[in-house]
Amino acid sequence: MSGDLLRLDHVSKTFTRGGFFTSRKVEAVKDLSFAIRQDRPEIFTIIGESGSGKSTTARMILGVERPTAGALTFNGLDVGALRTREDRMRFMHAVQPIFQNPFEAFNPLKRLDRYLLLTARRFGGATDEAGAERLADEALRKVGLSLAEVKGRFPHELSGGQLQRVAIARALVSSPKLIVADEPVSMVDASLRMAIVTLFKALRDDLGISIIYITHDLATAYSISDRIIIMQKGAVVEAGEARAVLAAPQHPYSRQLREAVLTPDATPAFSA
Ligand SMILES: Nc1ncnc2c1ncn2[C@@H]1O[C@H](COP(=O)(O)OP(=O)(O)OP(=O)(O)O)[C@@H](O)[C@H]1O
Repeated sequence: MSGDLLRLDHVSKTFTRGGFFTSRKVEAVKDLSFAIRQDRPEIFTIIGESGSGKSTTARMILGVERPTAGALTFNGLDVGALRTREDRMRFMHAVQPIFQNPFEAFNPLKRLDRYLLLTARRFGGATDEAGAERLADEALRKVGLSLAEVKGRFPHELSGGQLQRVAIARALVSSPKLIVADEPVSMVDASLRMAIVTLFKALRDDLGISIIYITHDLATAYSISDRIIIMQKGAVVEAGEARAVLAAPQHPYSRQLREAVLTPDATPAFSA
């Protein structure tokens, strides 16, 4: 349907593992369908245990893996078959990844401002150094930093939370429509997690960016998600408005997940 920013129609991904005689099929994602509308930016959360297919879904949305069945489109274009250089460039501008470990997202020997300035030139449309600096500074200010604070600094000089914010700023330089964030707070100190999660909300509300948020963390999911799907063994076992799903889970697996985040005094970590 036109009007969808991202659309997955019965998407499946099967991997074949092992040798010629011992090969075994792994159904990483089975028959997954959902859509995010262009005119309704949202935080769409995918929760599931390890191996449930979350990262495979993220990689298919980013165009790194191709579905073995079904259709995956971004703005109506088949993500697995972007034909022209122009389509590929447009896609790379519009869809940005944020990874789990910000220290792996940057070369430890490279100064952070170089990344932002390069991205501003390559993807942000800056034509000279002054323009690149302006764009980089604007992006850093959106995440609560500035170019002056980052200039000349190496990744290890920042905390995990600060570095993740720099990674988000780098993604923002190309004015994306969709951010795919795979466990973006799991390596971040618990005290800084909420700041990153709150930042995602601001990106949605102030910049109209939709976010696919992949997490194990029900507490952050509860506080930011608009919609949520819960995956188990490649399949969706529960889907809907986040508050409804998390407040009153129907599937035994989602109930189990909720039990797992009950605080020691048996009060849910979230309440309806
Ligand atoms: N390139 C691959 N080749 C073979 N099997 C794969 C490949 N990528 C993923 N798988 C398998 O697909 C299944 C889903 O993996 P995936 O990484 O998507 O799960 P996940 O929910 O993201 O897990 P985690 O939370 O541990 O990252 C797993 O059984 C995994 O071993």
